[in-house]
Amino acid sequence: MSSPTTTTRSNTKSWSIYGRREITSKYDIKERIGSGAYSDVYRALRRSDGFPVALKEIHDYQSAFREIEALQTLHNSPNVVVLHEYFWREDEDAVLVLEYLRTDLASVIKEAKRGSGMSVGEIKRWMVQILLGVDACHRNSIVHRDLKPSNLLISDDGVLKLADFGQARILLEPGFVRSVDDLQHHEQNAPTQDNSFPSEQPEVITAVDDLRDQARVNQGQVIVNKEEFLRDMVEQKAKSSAMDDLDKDSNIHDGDISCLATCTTSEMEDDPLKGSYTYEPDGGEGSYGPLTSCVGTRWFRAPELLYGSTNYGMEVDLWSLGCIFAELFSLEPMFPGTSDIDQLARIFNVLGNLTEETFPGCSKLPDYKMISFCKIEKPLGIEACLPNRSPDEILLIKKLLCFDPTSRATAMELLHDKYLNEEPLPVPTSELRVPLTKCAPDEDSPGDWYDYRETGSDSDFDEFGGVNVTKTDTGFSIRFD
Ligand SMILES: Nc1ncnc2c1ncn2[C@@H]1O[C@H](COP(=O)(O)OP(=O)(O)OP(=O)(O)O)[C@@H](O)[C@H]1O
Repeated sequence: MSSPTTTTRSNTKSWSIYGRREITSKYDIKERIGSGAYSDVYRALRRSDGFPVALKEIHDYQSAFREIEALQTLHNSPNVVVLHEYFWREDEDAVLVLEYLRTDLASVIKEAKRGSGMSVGEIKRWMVQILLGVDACHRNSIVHRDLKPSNLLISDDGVLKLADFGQARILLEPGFVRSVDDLQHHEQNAPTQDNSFPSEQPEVITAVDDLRDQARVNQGQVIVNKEEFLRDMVEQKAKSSAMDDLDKDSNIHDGDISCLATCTTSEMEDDPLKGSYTYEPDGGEGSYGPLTSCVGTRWFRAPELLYGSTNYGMEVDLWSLGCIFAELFSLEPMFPGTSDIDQLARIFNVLGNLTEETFPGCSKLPDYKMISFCKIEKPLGIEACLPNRSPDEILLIKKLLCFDPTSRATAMELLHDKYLNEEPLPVPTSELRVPLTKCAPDEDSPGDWYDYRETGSDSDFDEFGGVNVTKTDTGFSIRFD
């Protein structure tokens, strides 16, 4: 999702890649194929042999740092996009040379919805590939934090790969991840490393050290020294905090305040469910842990994040998986929230209220006391969102979409799940139907109000019978009766 602020930033920067001789001498840059909150992505051909690549120019220091760190760590994982090399010089954006993947799961879902449908065998093969990618991340203590169909890229021969690790973090211990402050602290004792691009999968800590100690390198040349690197990092952090006020959805800075706490007054005023909750702006605890809750795209964001948790773990990815898998079954987004509060309301409408019984400890979440929802007497249940799906399929989603993060099934557990290992079995990858193009990014931007409106007429939410959508000056209003 690009905000006006970030679009301007992207447009200003997007020409810079053409002026970088170290890149243009090696790659013939073709058209721009995408742009995200922090990046512009170009298709390019390697001059030596015409090999296609994607050049991802990342305009945000921290995102670049995180993406390289994660992709280096996951270097040998078949279901993670390959980072071939990267260029990063002082005063320039990082440019990552990635394997080129023509389409993504959002496009597959869109195509299926247009009429071709998706067989159970196909759904299972997509699931298995996603689970293998997520399992690789979690085994390496990496939490992706932005899993969604458009970040699951697909090759022409049907291989699905996790991409966009700009929000990824390496967990140090359950519930905690390395923050910029940690990096600064560790920096003092870390040994200097060789500067070449790693050819083998590094240890998790080595990968972090690679980035921190080498500062940015390419072709064996140290480009930024440690002091400059740390100074930049501190400046970046300061800039980032200021930007949080402008665009809470697209700026991710660990240690900052939670999502609900950053909702503007006007957002609260405009919230369609204003009548069904009460909001206490000064509520909640004053101290936030080392992680930001403002990660991921809203539709796929776990309830603990929506309530401002700052010491969450890999389970946030498992909630996102539940939303993605449900979308594979229904071809509709599971919880297409229009604001963080609307997001929570949609979840509660299906699963019931969040209470100490369903998630022990939830009342201690930073924003729990800031907002109270009306009691949902009769939650719709996941079954109502996935009509015509089998009990085993419903059960699979229930294993992921549970309030208590510790109850969510892990990627490895799901890979062994009965559902994925019984008839009809996953089809071979070669039999998957892969669209030849990617749907335009703006068509697939979770959170955009028109997305919900467009899918509204045949949405599963119609089945609920109790959703009233009214267009307003600022967007639309939803009320659950
Ligand atoms: N390896 C690749 N091959 C082909 N297209 C790619 C590749 N990597 C990214 N893209 C496309 O470029 C666009 C932006 O990429 P990406 O999502 O990684 O950037 P971002 O700035 O982190 O985005 P977001 O704002 O969605 O988080 C997307 O449309 C994506 O499909």
